[in-house]
Amino acid sequence: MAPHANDSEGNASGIQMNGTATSAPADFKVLSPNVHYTDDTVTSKYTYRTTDVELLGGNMVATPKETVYDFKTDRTVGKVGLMLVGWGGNNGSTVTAGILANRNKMTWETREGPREANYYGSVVMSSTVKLGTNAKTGGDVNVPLHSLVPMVHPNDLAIGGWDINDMDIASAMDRAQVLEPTLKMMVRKQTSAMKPLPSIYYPDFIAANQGDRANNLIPGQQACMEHVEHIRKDIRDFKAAQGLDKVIVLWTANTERFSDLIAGVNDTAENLMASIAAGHSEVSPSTIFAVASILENVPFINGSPQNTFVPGCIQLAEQRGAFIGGDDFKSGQTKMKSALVDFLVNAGIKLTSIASYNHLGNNDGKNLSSHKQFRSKEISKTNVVDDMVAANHILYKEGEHPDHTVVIKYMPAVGDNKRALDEYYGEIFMGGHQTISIFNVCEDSLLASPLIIDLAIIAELMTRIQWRKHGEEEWKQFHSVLSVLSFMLKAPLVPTGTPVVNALAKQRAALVNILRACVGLDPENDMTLEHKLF
Ligand SMILES: NC(=O)c1ccc[n+]([C@@H]2O[C@H](COP(=O)([O-])OP(=O)(O)OC[C@H]3O[C@@H](n4cnc5c(N)ncnc54)[C@H](O)[C@@H]3O)[C@@H](O)[C@H]2O)c1
Ligand SMILES: O=P([O-])([O-])O[C@@H]1[C@@H](O)[C@H](O)[C@@H](O)[C@H](O)[C@@H]1O
Repeated sequence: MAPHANDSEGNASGIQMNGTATSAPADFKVLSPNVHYTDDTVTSKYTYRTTDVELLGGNMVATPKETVYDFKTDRTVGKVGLMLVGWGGNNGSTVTAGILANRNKMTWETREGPREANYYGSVVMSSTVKLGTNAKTGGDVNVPLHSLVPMVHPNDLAIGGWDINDMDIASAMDRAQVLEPTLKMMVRKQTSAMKPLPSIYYPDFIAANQGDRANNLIPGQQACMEHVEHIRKDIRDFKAAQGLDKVIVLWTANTERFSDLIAGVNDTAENLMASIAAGHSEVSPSTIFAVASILENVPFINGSPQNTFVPGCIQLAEQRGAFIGGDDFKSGQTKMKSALVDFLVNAGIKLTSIASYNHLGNNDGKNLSSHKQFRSKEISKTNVVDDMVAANHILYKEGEHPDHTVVIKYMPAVGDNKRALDEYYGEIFMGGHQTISIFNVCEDSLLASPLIIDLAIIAELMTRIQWRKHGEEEWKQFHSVLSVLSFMLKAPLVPTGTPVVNALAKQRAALVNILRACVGLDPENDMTLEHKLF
């Protein structure tokens, strides 16, 4: 990201100024013997501090542990492309218009007056982190999250993708009914020239009510190697045509039903590839896209809840050292849930039931009106509280958890403006109860689009970060399964055998602290002892 110009007061723009903070350049350098900058890389020596706990002689013993890592981040971002599967959908067309409007610094008229393009809702582009404390005033110095390490700017992303429907992106925006006509008009010249590539369509995986959209197809209605090779070529051709250094592929197409996990079919990489070659009916379009991306060594992110990453697909990514991430954008109702449950349970309030209802009228809602597709979403929306509940054995006995119901209804009249009604009910002190009722209107695509941007930016960044244990020679990349993306996802995919973290604050802290480690900075511990010990 290019350094920001200073604002009129000579402060560096992009820095959160508060009463005691001091202006600082939006791009900073760390002065430390553990951090080394060259034109091409920033390398840090980082001491990772954890605590080992074990039972010794019937006593629980906590032993502080230190592991020293080296991190190396390539500072050259290069030209990056984002290929969306489902480009013609509400999210795909909306995020495209949003990037064009930001790139061209557009302002448009609305009933409430003029509006400027922004990236609100993007944790990368619109949130800040505490860099440190002003050495003179003691005030916090906060910087944009995206300034921690070099990241691709969304304005610079080349956008493309596929859709089973042939509508150009301008017409798709009209169909989506998400954006103001004035804004759509301003980007119409560019968006009307954007046409999704034909895609693969296996009817059994999405709702039958989606059949009337399927007019932009690659021939064949079940898995085959030809489909994999066709998509691989699409990726290569897009990369060449746009002069890209890197491509990210992201699924924002319809929610599919879950794939059955079948030994001998999708349990290993070898069996999955054989099943594709044999045209097995249990291989989904999203898995085909994932396999094609893995074989092209481009990161593949799943923004929907289906189990795209069957075990064989994960194994293939690990074997090839390709990045995958998912599942299911965490945009509104569930993001709220993952914060509220974290707060309630960690405040010692025993949440005993969560009723999570919403209705929406967009095509996503139409697809989810089919039970098998709804089931995929029900799973991702329900599992999001498991880690927070399991962590508190004072409130919950082994295996005990709150009642939790998820309801989604399709109501065409409300379009993309989902109505979410939630009730959180819990036990408080001495037999009391607390009931929290929330009515939350989520403009779904305007909440999901910034997440698509965040997922693409962080996935691209992870291709430029390497690590090694201090003293070792060989540099390695992070594990193929990018659990660092969890803040943006309802059902975070994690490396096999590692814990799933859904608590929103922990997810953000993990992302921020990994970025801080890349420039040799310790996690922000919020102790502020400098304000307590004097
Ligand atoms: N807030 C949100 O909008 C939100 C949050 C979490 C997850 N999601 C998920 O994101 C996805 C997209 O949401 P949306 O509102 O844009 O839906 P949408 O129905 O408007 O768009 C989906 C698009 O995918 C296309 N499509 C379907 N199968 C395809 C295939 N095999 N290849 C290529 N294109 C295909 C459809 O033609 C459609 O244009 C859905 O799965 C939804 O569940 C959305
Ligand atoms: O708001 P949230 O829970 O993050 O997620 C949304 C659901 O509430 C909604 O029913 C569904 O249609 C969207 O695809 C999205 O999954």
